[in-house]
Amino acid sequence: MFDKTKVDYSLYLVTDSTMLPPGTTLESQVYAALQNGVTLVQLREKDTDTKIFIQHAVKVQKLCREFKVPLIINDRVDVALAIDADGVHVGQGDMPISMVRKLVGPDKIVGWSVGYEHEVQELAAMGPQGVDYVGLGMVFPTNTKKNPKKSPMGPRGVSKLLDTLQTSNATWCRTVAIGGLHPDNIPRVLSQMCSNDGKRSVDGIAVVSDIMASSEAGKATKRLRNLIDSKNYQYVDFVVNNPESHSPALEKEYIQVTTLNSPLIHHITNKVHYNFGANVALALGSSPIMSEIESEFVELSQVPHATLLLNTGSVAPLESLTSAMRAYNSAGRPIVFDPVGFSATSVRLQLNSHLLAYGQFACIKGNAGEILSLADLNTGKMRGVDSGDNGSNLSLLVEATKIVAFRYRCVAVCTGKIDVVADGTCEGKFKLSSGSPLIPSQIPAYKVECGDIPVMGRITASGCSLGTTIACLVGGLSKDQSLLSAVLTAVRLYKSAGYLASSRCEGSGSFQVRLIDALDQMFQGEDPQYWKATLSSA
Ligand SMILES: Nc1ncnc2c1ncn2[C@@H]1O[C@H](COP(=O)(O)OP(=O)(O)OP(=O)(O)O)[C@@H](O)[C@H]1O
Ligand SMILES: Cc1ncsc1CCO
Ligand SMILES: [Mg+2]
Repeated sequence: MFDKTKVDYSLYLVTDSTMLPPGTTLESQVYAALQNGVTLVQLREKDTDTKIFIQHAVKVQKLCREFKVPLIINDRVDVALAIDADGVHVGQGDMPISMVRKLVGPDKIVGWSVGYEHEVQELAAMGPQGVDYVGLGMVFPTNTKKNPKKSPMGPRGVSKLLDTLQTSNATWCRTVAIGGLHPDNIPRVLSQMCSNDGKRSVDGIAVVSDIMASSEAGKATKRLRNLIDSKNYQYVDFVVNNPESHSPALEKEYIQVTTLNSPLIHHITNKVHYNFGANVALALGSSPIMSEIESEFVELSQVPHATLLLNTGSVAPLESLTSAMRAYNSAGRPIVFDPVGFSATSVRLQLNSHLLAYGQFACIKGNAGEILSLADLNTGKMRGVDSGDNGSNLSLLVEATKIVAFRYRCVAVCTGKIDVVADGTCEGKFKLSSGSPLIPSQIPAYKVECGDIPVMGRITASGCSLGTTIACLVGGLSKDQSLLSAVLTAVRLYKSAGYLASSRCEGSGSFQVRLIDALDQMFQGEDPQYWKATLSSA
């Protein structure tokens, strides 16, 4: 008798024989998957006659027993009972959990598909005698479900459900994420799906097509297995974030590296920022290219040191933004995201949320209003694209910046009189089930300041150009260098240049020109130890 509390959910295969490639059978695919590290199998064969279904179930069960992997039957409680399977999985429209449990008894695994918080609360109320595990989803759109009743929730939606499980103390209930999960998105979604307290992540992922539709199901499984086992769910190479090692000497080195590598800074940005951003990139030894030509995105992303600045200020079509994001994510090249006016209107909220669900960013930069909204801490509705009242208390902004950094596993920057930087990458460390080694409040955060420079907030696109500055420093990085230090260097450089420019300008018009002069001058020669802005722990 197997112990259902010890089941390994890490790689869960759900079958679908409608997608088998030529020359394979349901059984041959399951066998290849079992040989290469699948830990749980669910027989899900919709529209199959009972007799055929049972024939498959018996064969698959034999294979699973050989590998000591539990077999779960989808929907058909009768079939599960008839063949003495290890468990059943039901959806919201299937037999109620209490009846399923009554039929299968206490020792079998009962799984439930869950998509909404109230469903999680319902299972929490049933207690450990109800549901053993949940399938959370769907994460992304898939072709597997003909008429999906739910819309994709993205990693953020899964995180909310994990959070509800955590806050309702459903500790016994295990979780797998399901829907559109493939090798190119698994590492990042695994690291992003986490409860708010950082302590609960999914126990595994469920896949259908990546194995069932593969002409090399064994290899496909092995690939998934390796991704899950790597325990380092980071997508960019440079993540060695050692805050202690940050110093003016390192800033100097990073400037040299940027000069040497002259990164291509691909801007997809608002029209107000176009010229300003291009000139800032040039002042910082980088090559700007402003492009919304979708067909060249992949090529651009493959240029050495290419970096994408994705600014949603005045907006290119969503498809275009998404394909740029996909290109840079696939190439493993960094994206700096500036969600301008994040939730100022419902259109912006939808667009920015979509990008956050489908991409992974090295850095997310926003003003106080944007960062507070991203962290769900904004009380008042945002006004336009500017930062609004930034006099709000620093501790709230630090908290919000940490939440954004943690939630999206990036370095987050909140701008204003004092800039706040938080590193939520946790060096790529993340564990299935137990989440991150750090809880959000413990992640490192810093502040960069240089007194009050009101004119910085009085020219348009000054925040956008900080985005450009960050992209230049991040783009210059080589493997094994620190993302956090690159961002800190950029923020301190920009603030110091603002200070210098404000002492030289005659008003906000000449300030912009003076700011580019100052960036140019400081980047070319001035030793960072003389930069005026201070960096300290927040
Ligand atoms: N009062 C201030 N004192 C010092 N620096 C400031 C002040 N206000 C803004 N800044 C700096 O100006 C830049 C823009 O910050 P802000 O918060 O205004 O961004 P933003 O609203 O996104 O700008 P935009 O949308 O116009 O590009 C940042 O580098 C920030 O550090
Ligand atoms: C003014 C303005 N409108 C959309 S984007 C932008 C630049 C500052 O974000
Ligand atoms: Mg802005």
